[in-house]
Amino acid sequence: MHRITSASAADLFDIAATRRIEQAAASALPPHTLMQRAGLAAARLAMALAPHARTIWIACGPGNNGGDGFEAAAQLRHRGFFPVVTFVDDEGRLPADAKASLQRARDAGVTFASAPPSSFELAMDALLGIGSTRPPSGAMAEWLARMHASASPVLSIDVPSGLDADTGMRASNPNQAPASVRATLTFLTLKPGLFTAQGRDAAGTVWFDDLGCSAFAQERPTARLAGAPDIQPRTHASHKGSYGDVAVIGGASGMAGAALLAGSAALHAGAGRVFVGLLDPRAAPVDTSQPELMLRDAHALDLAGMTVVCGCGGGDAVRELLPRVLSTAAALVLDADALNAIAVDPSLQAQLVARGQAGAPTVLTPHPLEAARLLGDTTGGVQANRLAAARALASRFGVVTVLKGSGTVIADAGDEPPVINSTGNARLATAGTGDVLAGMIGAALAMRRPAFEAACEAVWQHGRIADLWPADAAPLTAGSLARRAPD
Ligand SMILES: NC(=O)C1=CN([C@@H]2O[C@H](COP(=O)(O)OP(=O)(O)OC[C@H]3O[C@@H](n4cnc5c(N)ncnc54)[C@H](OP(=O)(O)O)[C@@H]3O)[C@@H](O)[C@H]2O)[C@@H](O)CC1
Ligand SMILES: Nc1ncnc2c1ncn2[C@@H]1O[C@H](COP(=O)(O)OP(=O)(O)O)[C@@H](O)[C@H]1O
Ligand SMILES: [K+]
Repeated sequence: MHRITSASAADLFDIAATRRIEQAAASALPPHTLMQRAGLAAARLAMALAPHARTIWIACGPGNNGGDGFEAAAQLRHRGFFPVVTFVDDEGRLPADAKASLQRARDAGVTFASAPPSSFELAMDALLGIGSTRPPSGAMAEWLARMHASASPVLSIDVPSGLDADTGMRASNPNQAPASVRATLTFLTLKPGLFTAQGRDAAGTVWFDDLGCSAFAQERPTARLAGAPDIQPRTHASHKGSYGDVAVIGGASGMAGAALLAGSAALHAGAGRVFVGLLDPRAAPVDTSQPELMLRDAHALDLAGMTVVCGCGGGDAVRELLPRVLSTAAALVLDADALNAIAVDPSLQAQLVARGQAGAPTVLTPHPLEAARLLGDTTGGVQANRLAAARALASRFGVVTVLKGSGTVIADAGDEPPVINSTGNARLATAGTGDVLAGMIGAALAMRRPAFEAACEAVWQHGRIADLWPADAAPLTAGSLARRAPD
């Protein structure tokens, strides 16, 4: 068993693949082995999370997830703890494995109750796992509300009940703020839904136990956690030309800040030279707080050989430059208003596809609404399956797509499984942080990193800065994020 951190690189498997792995493992092992291993692991983690617990409430559901809970209860009782089990259903419907574990819990002297204990030091959610088919209701919903409203830690078994393990969509209480420490111990495989959409809030800290079955995980991963990128050392005999030129195009009237933020981010991410081509004709000729940035009129910038970051604060004005940007930029990041312009213009879409076909490195960085416009979908439709939406955009245009939000998804047009980013937090929910990300990806492209790696590395670093933000520092702003340090 080990804890998954933002540094962890790991394969993720959807429910269908997990079921196949479970079947292969179960058929090679003596009956009941997997559930006994799962229950023992759950009991061990429960003891580590609440070593002095007097009462551990274990809520068990009607399937094998409930079976894991019964097994954990038996193991805890054998170790001198006092688990109280509530069970939602009639015993007759339990699958055979779960029934055997229920008997083991009874034989161990576990207390069964019809209602949750009035106080508990740890709650274990063993109601629903990967077999969840509909929103929890009745006693199940009441018990989930009860455990999540309590100040005691909640340990979810395999998957937080009601969370779709494939998509990270939660059936109910999607915006419920956690009242307590949350952890999830997941078995056999890591599931993508634990790491994106509502999954990160629902799961809390993720722990993984392969139940000794990693040899059976012979499946193509659905997605991956990329882990910490390697630091690329700089050779002594290098110069600014070695690290490439970035040209940011954006900053229409009243929105110069967005382009300046992207430029600042590219600079602080290590680009050799950064030009900012502003679309506002009345823009100042220099930003005295960032004199390293070379400000130009966007229309006058020579883009040949440049890595272009286009769209930050671009307004409608960016549209007329897009044909030239799409045909000339050596490498390209398309953000914000550039994406909005492309979404409504089939000729720009054709140019984008042509770039992809020509193998010109191109990265789209939509937030869910921008992705929805490009896909002709709704934001809800995009969020309902973020992996699928990112893959669809990548393959439609033949580009790398970065679908932003909690658990940013990075997808390539090829066969590579998408990456779910594991850094970042809601400190980033402030205006301009997306412009900063676009600039950071631009810098990585300018340094000749392949587009998919450039996007994964920059997204990871962007979130990492937010994760390391000192709790006692001023709130993160996009400007300080770009500079990588609090003011
Ligand atoms: N087999 C093993 O040895 C191992 C198994 N493992 C464990 O098994 C878990 C998967 O078990 P599972 O397939 O039985 O699914 P599970 O999530 O328990 O639920 C299915 C039941 O819930 C019901 N149900 C669904 N939604 C509902 C709702 N809203 N409200 C009420 N009921 C609802 C559904 O009923 P139905 O939809 O058919 O009416 C069905 O009865 C997995 O996540 C892991 O924890 C691992 O430890 C490895 C070893
Ligand atoms: N709650 C959150 N958790 C993790 N990352 C977040 C969260 N909210 C925002 N972000 C990140 O912050 C950035 C916001 O980008 P975007 O929505 O384009 O903002 P803006 O247009 O203001 O720059 C994205 O990288 C996104 O992934
Ligand atoms: K569960």
